[in-house]
Amino acid sequence: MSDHVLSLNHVDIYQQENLILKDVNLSIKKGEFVYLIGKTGSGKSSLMKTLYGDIPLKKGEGTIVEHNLSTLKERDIPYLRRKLGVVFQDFKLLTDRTIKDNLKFVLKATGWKKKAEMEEKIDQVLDKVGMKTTGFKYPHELSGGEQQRIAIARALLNDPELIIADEPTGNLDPQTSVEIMEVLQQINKNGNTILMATHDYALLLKYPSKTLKCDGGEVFEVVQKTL
Ligand SMILES: Nc1ncnc2c1ncn2[C@@H]1O[C@H](COP(=O)(O)OP(=O)(O)OP(=O)(O)O)[C@@H](O)[C@H]1O
Repeated sequence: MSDHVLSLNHVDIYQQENLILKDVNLSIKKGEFVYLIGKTGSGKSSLMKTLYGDIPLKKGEGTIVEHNLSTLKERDIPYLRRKLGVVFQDFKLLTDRTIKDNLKFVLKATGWKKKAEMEEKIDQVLDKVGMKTTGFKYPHELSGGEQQRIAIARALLNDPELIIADEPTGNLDPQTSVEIMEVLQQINKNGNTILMATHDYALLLKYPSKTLKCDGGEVFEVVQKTL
């Protein structure tokens, strides 16, 4: 079996009819932590949306967690998403229910049935993000950083083969961003593969790792000193 969780070969990324990124070639191996950088509008979100099936792949070859993106059907998307953990800038928690119920909602939607197993899994992911005692709270009772920790816990529920984080620190102050980064680093050390879009250069310098850049309609790898 391949040790790659993602590979794109000669892929073009579109928004509607507009070509956003041309001839994208990249791969991510199991266990890697990869940054995706680039200025606003350079195509980071478009690339990520293509990876989780929100934008269809029209040209080129793409494989992600054993799914072929070129032949991906609407009905395959829930199965693809189950193997991915997606984290957004704006957390996207359900505001009308507690943290535990947010997590339970995802488990039920992805086929979990046994109450005790769900409880155990929820405790486990909350523990991983340092939020074990907050399960009974509502999202609005938590700070932005705490809400993002919960969103990361939610992404971990189905033991994803790849975590896709689109600007996870974009709404957070610098100190809280570092705390969220520490959580992501810890998760990566425990074996999770992570692709993270950011334009926070301070984080890149503090936590150097493989970096891909979107610029001028292309994606290429950069080394730290030429960022
Ligand atoms: N739904 C859409 N329909 C058409 N064009 C879009 C859509 N969303 C984004 N675009 C365009 O696609 C290009 C890339 O946007 P994208 O959101 O991928 O960039 P980004 O690098 O993620 O930016 P940011 O850092 O601001 O999130 C931009 O020119 C944008 O205007």
